[in-house]
Amino acid sequence: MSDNSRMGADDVSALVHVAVAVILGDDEQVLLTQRHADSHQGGLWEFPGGKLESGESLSGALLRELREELGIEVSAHHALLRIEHDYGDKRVLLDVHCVTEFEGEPSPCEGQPMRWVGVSELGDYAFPEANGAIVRALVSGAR
Ligand SMILES: Nc1nc2c([nH]c(=O)n2[C@@H]2O[C@H](COP(=O)(O)OP(=O)(O)OP(=O)(O)O)[C@@H](O)[C@H]2O)c(=O)[nH]1
Ligand SMILES: [Mg+2]
Repeated sequence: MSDNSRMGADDVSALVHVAVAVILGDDEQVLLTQRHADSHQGGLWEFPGGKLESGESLSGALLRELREELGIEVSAHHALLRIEHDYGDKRVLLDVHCVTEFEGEPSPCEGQPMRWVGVSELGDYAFPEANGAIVRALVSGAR
């Protein structure tokens, strides 16, 4: 029980690799979804995305997550920034990509609240702590 030298799937120090998408819409808007109340960082707003599955590429995870969560097919994306953050109960590596082209109309496939928000209005939303760097980058013009 107290053997800390063993690494397991529930090791709290393991880094969780996450594909995060800043989906760029018309008029400087980006797509936000709200995390389910009983998930990690529940109730906060986020950029759509999720964890890489074992053996999956970043790009593969990004396309799969947006297909599952929003029902869209991403056809163009590029790297924006990478953030490592320790929440205490979980360490995450967010690989943030801008999505510039996609097919289909995003809809909240998992029943999550979803909205297009102007970059200048991002300050009105409560995000997980790690997202501060994403919001700052977007507000200062990074795309
Ligand atoms: N998708 C997403 N996850 C984020 C953001 N910021 C942030 O800290 N995270 C963290 O990244 C982790 C993984 O995200 P996730 O819960 O969306 O993963 P997932 O879609 O695979 O969900 P699942 O575990 O229900 O299958 C969570 O611990 C979440 O708190 C963000 O902007 N978007
Ligand atoms: Mg997700």
